[in-house]
Amino acid sequence: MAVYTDVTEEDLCALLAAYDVGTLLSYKGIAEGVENSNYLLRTSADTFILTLYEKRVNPDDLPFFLGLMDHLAANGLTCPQPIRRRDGAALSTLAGRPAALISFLDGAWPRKPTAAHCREVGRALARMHLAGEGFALHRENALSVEGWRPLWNQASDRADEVEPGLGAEIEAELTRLEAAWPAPPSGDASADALPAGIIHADLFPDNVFFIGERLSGLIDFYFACNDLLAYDLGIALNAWCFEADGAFNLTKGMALLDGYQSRRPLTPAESDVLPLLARGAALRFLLTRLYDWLATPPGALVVKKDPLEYLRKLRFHQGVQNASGYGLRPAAKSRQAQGTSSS
Ligand SMILES: Nc1ncnc2c1ncn2[C@@H]1O[C@H](COP(=O)(O)OP(=O)(O)OP(=O)(O)O)[C@@H](O)[C@H]1O
Ligand SMILES: N[C@@H](CCO)C(=O)O
Repeated sequence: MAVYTDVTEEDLCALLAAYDVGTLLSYKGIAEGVENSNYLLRTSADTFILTLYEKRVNPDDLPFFLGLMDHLAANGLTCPQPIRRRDGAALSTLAGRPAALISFLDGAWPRKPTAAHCREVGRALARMHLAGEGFALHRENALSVEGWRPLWNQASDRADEVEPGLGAEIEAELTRLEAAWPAPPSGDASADALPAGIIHADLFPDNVFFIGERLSGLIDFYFACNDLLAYDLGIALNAWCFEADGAFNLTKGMALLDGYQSRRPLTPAESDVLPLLARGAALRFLLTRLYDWLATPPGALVVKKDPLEYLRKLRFHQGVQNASGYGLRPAAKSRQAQGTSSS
């Protein structure tokens, strides 16, 4: 579960007094998630989420995350929004942690994603990339290629405890990706420049809510940053399009990419680089999961995520020659197949 920090009813009532949100009726910790502590709050006015920001969130980044939610919502994306205090601030302090009260989003994340879900996710991801345009704040991706080796250095000694040979395999892959990774976005507008902007960077099924097969919104923007837009697609392909037995599901890949391209067609340069970016995305989650796997003490109240799931995904990407291996087809064709316009 992810409730690292306990809060008392007394502290909570004192906190809510700073907001115009009615009085507390009930609250409970939310077991899901691994990063932050989340509480579901019912007040006489509405339902809210209270998030206390934990270890991996740098407090200096909070204005970016909270401002981004406001910006995306103002530009038509359905996502939670920070509730302002009476003094206008979005951030509070509770139990010694930075904390924010966030609007509650209806829906539930899909436990068994279908191709229809994947198509909706592709659309929503493109919408988010477009809605992010014009956001004034900037945040480097701390978990892009430059961040991988420092993470690896903290886990490499013990990697073979998780699987014999894992250390050598990661070292070789990291070295290859460091050499091949595209240069950081430069603002260059040439045809082969890769489009960059605001990315979600963690668009896993547990961060996308649906009501039936209709997507009701995206949550958890706490890894969002500025990076290559197609890298976000690489992350989403990893998170949504593999089956439990480790096989890549081409139908889901096609649906996700068609959905994306119905709103934002990929450039030829993005299509070319997608296998590399998907491969890097697999290594990124392999490394963070491996680090957490080794660093989380036994008995900690959090469900550890399996690093080896991402080793299997990484090996799949190593064999993908071009983006058609994920189901990518020319934007016009994918639109015809969907029989939709860009609505
Ligand atoms: N705005 C919201 N509306 C409704 N439920 C929410 C909202 N924000 C969070 N939740 C609930 O809390 C859970 C955990 O939230 P979130 O994914 O933000 O936590 P996290 O610890 O940052 O997780 P992750 O491991 O995905 O990074 C979600 O799965 C969802 O059930
Ligand atoms: N989505 C991440 C955990 C949250 O950072 C993972 O599945 O490894």
